[in-house]
Order: sequence, then structure tokens, then C-alpha cells
Amino acid sequence: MRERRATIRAVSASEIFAPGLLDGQAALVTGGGTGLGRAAARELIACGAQVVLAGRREEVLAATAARLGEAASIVTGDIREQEDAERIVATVLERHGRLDLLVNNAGGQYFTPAEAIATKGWQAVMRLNVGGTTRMAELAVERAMRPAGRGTIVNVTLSPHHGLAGMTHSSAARAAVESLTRAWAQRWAADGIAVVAVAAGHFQTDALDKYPEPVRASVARTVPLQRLGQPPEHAWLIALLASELGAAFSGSVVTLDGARDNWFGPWPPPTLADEAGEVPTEQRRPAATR
Ligand SMILES: CCC/C=C/C(=O)SCCNC(=O)CCNC(=O)[C@H](O)C(C)(C)COP(=O)([O-])OP(=O)([O-])OC[C@H]1O[C@@H](n2cnc3c(N)ncnc32)[C@H](O)[C@@H]1OP(=O)([O-])[O-]
Ligand SMILES: NC(=O)C1=CN([C@@H]2O[C@H](COP(=O)(O)OP(=O)(O)OC[C@H]3O[C@@H](n4cnc5c(N)ncnc54)[C@H](OP(=O)(O)O)[C@@H]3O)[C@@H](O)[C@H]2O)C=CC1
Repeated sequence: MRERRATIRAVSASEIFAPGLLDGQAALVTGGGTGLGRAAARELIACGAQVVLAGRREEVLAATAARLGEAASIVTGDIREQEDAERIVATVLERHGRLDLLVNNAGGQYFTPAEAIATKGWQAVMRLNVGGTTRMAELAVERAMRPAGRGTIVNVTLSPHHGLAGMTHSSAARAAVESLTRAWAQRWAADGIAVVAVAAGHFQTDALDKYPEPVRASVARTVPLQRLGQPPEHAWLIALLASELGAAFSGSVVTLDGARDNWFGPWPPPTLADEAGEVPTEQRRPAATR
């Protein structure tokens, strides 16, 4: 059996996990045709899982599935629509008879100053990130995980947590999802279901191409590591959370961002240091008045 699997696998072995870590698992990755979702699907397959990729564009999903081989299959649908979401979950169950892992990866926003966000745009971002994520989580629990008495849900959110000035609607939406993650972890613990959020920092995916040029040019410099995250790094975390260890992380927000959170820029700030690069220090009071 092992020999046969080795011959039909299109994905090479995991670089960091033992072979067979996720053997027998069925996973659903929303937004699995592109970027972080595609990388997560690849790693889950490398660890032995069967993966269903969901998204709206069939040609994108099909191209990714062709690259990932027989362990990947696709289902089209819009997670904002109840009927589509139900069909997505039903398709996974028809194909695999189980759903062990839901990666709520589909999401996004557009870049614009807070004061320029129209009500309709605010609602669009909420509807996708909060509404879609909630719908998929509830369906996965009701239709698959609660009846099975086990399952893991990973919600992909966003770092930095102190807010992104050009994406305030998304910062608010992801904060809501992180709050829901904590609440769901409590609510579904007795059903054997773990719920974790992964707050992704800035990752090198094709999605960055849509941002304004100055944003793209400077984004890596806003990360203390001075580089963008690589999709396989994110994927390794998803696979880890799909493993037996995932349950112990339930209710957590795991931030994977190269220390981006709460970093305000290089030290010393360019406006603080003098020409020699020295930072001014405050004068000590005379000893008698201390
Ligand atoms: C920087 C590094 C960090 C990276 C983080 C990532 O997440 S990378 C991953 C990134 N990946 C993704 O982000 C992928 C997923 N993202 C998306 O699909 C969209 O961002 C979405 C959530 C808005 C889609 O919701 P939808 O289908 O409902 O959208 P719709 O088109 O029908 O518009 C509805 C309303 O929204 C408003 N509005 C929309 N666009 C703009 C704009 N550019 N400008 C201004 N406003 C805009 C507008 O009010 C519009 O109404 P109108 O004026 O038409 O009457
Ligand atoms: N790249 C980064 O630096 C960061 C990314 N993230 C988040 O990680 C996730 C993946 O990002 P990334 O891969 O970079 O970006 P992408 O834009 O490539 O990923 C979004 C995916 O979601 C799918 N999708 C969008 N809307 C819907 C919908 N209504 N129903 C079903 N599927 C949908 C898209 O496919 P389709 O259009 O075919 O439906 C696409 O595959 C997103 O939630 C993103 O916001 C968070 C922090 C940083």
C-alpha cells in the first residue's frame, strides 16, 4: 500500500514532518487554489491527507489540483452563499466520508484609507471574512465534526494586531474572527473539536500584486526579519495544527509574522538619531533631588 501511494503522489515528502503524520485525514481548504491555501494543501498532502480545494474560480482550482495530484480534488462555490457552502461541505463528505480539518483560508480586503471605506465596502469585507468563516465553521461542525466527535478548524487571520492603517475593515474583521475562535473553542470543546486562529503576517503570494506599488516596495521592511514570510512556513504551521498537537492549541491565536506585531520600525528611528547615529539620552537629576 505504501509503495503504491509513493508512485501516485505528485507532491514530494514534507521537509520537516514524518511521513504519514496525517494519513487518513480529509481536509477542506477554502481558497485552496492560490497562495497560502495552495501551499497549505500541498503540505497537508505531503503529510498524507486527502484535500478538497474550494474557491469560486474552477480553472484556478483545477490547475492547482493538477499540480498536487490524486490526493487533491476541487469544489467550486462562494463561502458567502449558504447554498454554496452547504454544497462544499456535502461534497467533502460524499468523497471522503469525513472532514477532519477545515482551513478557513478564503478571505481578503482592499487597500484604502479608513475614511475612504464606503459602507458597502465595509460590509463586503465583513461578509467575506466574518460571515463566510462563520458559515463554513458552523456547517463543518454540524454536518461532519460533531457527529464524528472530532475535528480541527483553523481560521486564517491577520497580523499586525494593532491595526493596518490601509486595511482597517480587515483588521476589524479579523479581530472578530479571532474572538469567535476563542468562543468556538469553548463552545465545541465537548464535541472534541479544536479551533485555532493563525494570524499571518506579510507573506509572499501573488495576492500582493494587487496592492499599490509603494506598499509592495516597502512591506518587507515593516517586518523585523526584513523579509516576507514564505508560504511553506505558513503551511508547516497548518500541518502542525492538523496533527495530534492541534487540540492543545484550541482557543489560541498563533501569530506567524517574523515579529511584525507591535513593531514600530527600526531602532533607532531615523528621526531620533543624530548624524553619527547616536540616540540622545535624558539628563539624570542631581543626586540630592532624586
Ligand atoms: C499588505 C500585505 C498584507 C496582505 C494581506 C492579504 O490579505 S493578501 C490577500 C488578498 N486577497 C484578497 O483580498 C482576495 C479577496 N478579496 C476580495 O474579493 C475583495 O477585496 C472584497 C472582499 C472587497 C470582495 O467583496 P465583493 O465581491 O463584495 O466586492 P465588490 O467588488 O462587489 O465590491 C463591493 C464594494 O466594496 C468596495 N470596494 C471593493 N473593492 C474596492 C477597491 N479596490 N477600492 C475601493 N472600494 C472597493 C466598494 O464599496 C464596492 O461597492 P461598489 O463601489 O462596487 O458599489
Ligand atoms: N499574503 C499575505 O501576506 C496575507 C494573507 N492573509 C490571508 O490569508 C488568506 C490567503 O491569502 P493569499 O493566498 O495571500 O491571497 P489570495 O487572494 O490568493 O487568496 C484568497 C483565496 O480565497 C478565495 N476566495 C475569495 N473569496 C472567496 C469566496 N467568497 N468564496 C470562496 N473562495 C473565495 C480566492 O479564490 P477565488 O477568487 O477563486 O474564489 C483565493 O483562492 C486570505 O484570507 C488573506 O487575507 C493574511 C495575512 C497576510
